[in-house]
Amino acid sequence: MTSTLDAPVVELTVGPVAHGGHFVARHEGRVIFVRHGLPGERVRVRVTEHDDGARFWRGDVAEVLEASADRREHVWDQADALAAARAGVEPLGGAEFGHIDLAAQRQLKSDVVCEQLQRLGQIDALERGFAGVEAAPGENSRGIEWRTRMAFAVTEQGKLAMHPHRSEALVPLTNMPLASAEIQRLQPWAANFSGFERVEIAAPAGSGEALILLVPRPGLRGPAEQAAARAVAEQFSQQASLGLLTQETGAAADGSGSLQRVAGRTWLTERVSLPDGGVHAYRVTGEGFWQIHRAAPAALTEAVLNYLDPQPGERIADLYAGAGLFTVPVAEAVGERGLVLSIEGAPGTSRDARRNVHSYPQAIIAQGRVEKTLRTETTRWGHAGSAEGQQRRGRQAGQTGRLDAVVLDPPRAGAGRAGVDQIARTQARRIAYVSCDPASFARDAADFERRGYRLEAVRALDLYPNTHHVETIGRFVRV
Ligand SMILES: C[S@@+](CC[C@H](N)C(=O)[O-])C[C@H]1O[C@@H](n2cnc3c(N)ncnc32)[C@H](O)[C@@H]1O
Repeated sequence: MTSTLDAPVVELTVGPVAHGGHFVARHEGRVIFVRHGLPGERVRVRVTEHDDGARFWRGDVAEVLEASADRREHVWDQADALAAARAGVEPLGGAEFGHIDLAAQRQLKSDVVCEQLQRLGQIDALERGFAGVEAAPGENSRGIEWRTRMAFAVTEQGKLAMHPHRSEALVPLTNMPLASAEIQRLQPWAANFSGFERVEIAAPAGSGEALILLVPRPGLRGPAEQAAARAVAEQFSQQASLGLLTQETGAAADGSGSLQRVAGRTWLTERVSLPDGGVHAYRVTGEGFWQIHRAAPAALTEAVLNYLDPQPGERIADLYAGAGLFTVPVAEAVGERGLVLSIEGAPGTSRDARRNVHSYPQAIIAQGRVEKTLRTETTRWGHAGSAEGQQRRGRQAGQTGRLDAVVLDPPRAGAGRAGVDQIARTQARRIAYVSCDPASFARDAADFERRGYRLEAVRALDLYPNTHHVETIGRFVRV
């Protein structure tokens, strides 16, 4: 791969949007995946990857010769490819649609949802009632200040940094407009994080709480580590809790590392308004999973309950359940005569789920991979009930392993063939599928249709404004 600032520059017309935040263009018979453009624009492109034998090249728009009417001033100067080209630097990744009018961003994302469903699932989204990507409730007019969670790299000098797209280079941050007002108020880019290689910051929407997690550089141990953490804590006194996350591999939400308190608490309280008007408080440990967009927890809960339609007495599984965001309202809907089986893989996040649903005897929390745990848990009911279920609700014993409905919200890779197979085996009549990747959603949708389900309705929410990402929600019914 070649990636240099003195890359060759070619002039071309930008073509249609492709999945992944690129636009397809052609130059002298070769496909170039172009970022930071818009369909129909005449542009000069800095070709950042141009190996002779490659099937396609990649490039960033460096100059616009004929602009689209959908182009606007970029929301974040450090991610603005045009400003970066003028300054002779690379734009930061993470806001690759920041130069596009918000309504036009949503139209592009709608095109991607339709194209992926058609190409990977042979499904016509419009025929299934898809009405285009919807704005998140309460959307800011520029699509900024929505991220309640941020992860940063740190420079040798201790400054928060991020990477340009497909680059290991570290660029110190001067601001980050997608971060929520609560995170921006902390001004973390002005602080010094010497001694640490990664910093994660979470701040619940509308609350005074914030939690900063510090991941030490290799070799920083014992008193030196404690002193470095205290030096950071002093810069945020009273403004944020602080924890030290020591982790060899994996993502923070795996719960595979150890979280040590430095100042304040090691968890946050996230409050979500439920459709019935109530508010539920969820405890989320520093390294545990929680939705990123400030409006996502309430908006997704509403969408899931609408598609899932849980009824009193029903047996429902919440798969890839995180800290129990959907488990709680589903448990309320099925009531004590019903049952919710909540499966989450990451031990730390599953512990959060256990705490968050402890007052609902109808909820069973199982920690493990969905592909295996769904089968073992439901098979046990066919015999004597799960250990936990038996203990908490002896009457479940002797029931078969069938479910009435399933909600699943897998990571970007989707449920995959193994996950779809296990879910289909439960013979659930209704499935609500929440997905953060239209490609894996389309592939899994095709698998569900092969296993006797039909995608009856599909929506998409713009929970990642100014990026190419989009959240898709599908309702499948057994036919
Ligand atoms: C997109 S999150 C959804 C969490 C939750 N539904 C929510 O909205 O807060 C996906 C979750 O799936 C978990 N996960 C990933 N792969 C898994 C697997 N194979 N089995 C069980 N859980 C898994 C992750 O740890 C993460 O908590």
